[in-house]
Amino acid sequence: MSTLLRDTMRRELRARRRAIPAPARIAAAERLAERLSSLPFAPRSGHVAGYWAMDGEIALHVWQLRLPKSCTYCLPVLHDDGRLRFGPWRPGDALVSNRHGIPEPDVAERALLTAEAMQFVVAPLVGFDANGHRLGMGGGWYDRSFAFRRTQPAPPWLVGAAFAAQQVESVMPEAWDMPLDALCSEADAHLFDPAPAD
Ligand SMILES: Nc1nc2c(c(=O)[nH]1)N(C=O)[C@@H](CNc1ccc(C(=O)N[C@@H](CCC(=O)O)C(=O)O)cc1)CN2
Ligand SMILES: Nc1ncnc2c1ncn2[C@@H]1O[C@H](COP(=O)(O)OP(=O)(O)OP(=O)(O)O)[C@@H](O)[C@H]1O
Repeated sequence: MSTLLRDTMRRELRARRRAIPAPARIAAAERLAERLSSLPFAPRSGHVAGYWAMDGEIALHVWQLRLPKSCTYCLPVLHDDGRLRFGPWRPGDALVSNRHGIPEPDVAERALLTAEAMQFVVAPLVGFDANGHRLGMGGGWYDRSFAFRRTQPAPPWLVGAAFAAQQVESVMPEAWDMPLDALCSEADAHLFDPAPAD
């Protein structure tokens, strides 16, 4: 029903995200890293998912470089079954472009991890609201991959990352939207209650 409105909101928010000037972006990546590392459930070990920032998304490189040594940083990989996999990636490791031109780790299928195997996931987003709802790129990738978190407690902890400018009054949430445990921007960290189990 609200598909048209959500698409209009996506266009407007993506333009807003891209318009943020470089010096503000650099400072924001630093602030974001501090907020992510200060979360009560910040990872101390295990597999941790980030993303390869594109289209003006807030960058995760500062956070990635400061992760505890016992964490394995991973990037999302599109899989034929419609759910994300996660591939370990360190600076210098080989990458390949996916169908949207986003770099993914160039690793064998058997090296990929499922959503369930992650300890902590930072999800990219186009927009968010004060109730912890997330508007993504529209592919439903994160929603499908982490649907199990509606009936299952963390881990994985699900944390949205965004510029504060990406906050809207309401993203007009849909029943399938992934529940966020927290939202970090350069300005704030918001913690949300777990989604009620059905
Ligand atoms: N950095 C990053 N990685 C990510 C996501 C994301 O939002 N950000 N995703 C979150 O789910 C997944 C990819 N999902 C995507 C869904 C739609 C489009 C898209 O519509 N892109 C173009 C069209 C160009 C094309 O598809 O070739 C666009 O900009 O309009 C891109 C990525 C996994 N990796
Ligand atoms: N748990 C699910 N099971 C089946 N289909 C789903 C599920 N979650 C989302 N979808 C499908 O994905 C489509 C896109 O959803 P939506 O517009 O909310 O994506 P998004 O959250 O913006 O994207 P992304 O998660 O990739 O960033 C929906 O139209 C819906 O049909």
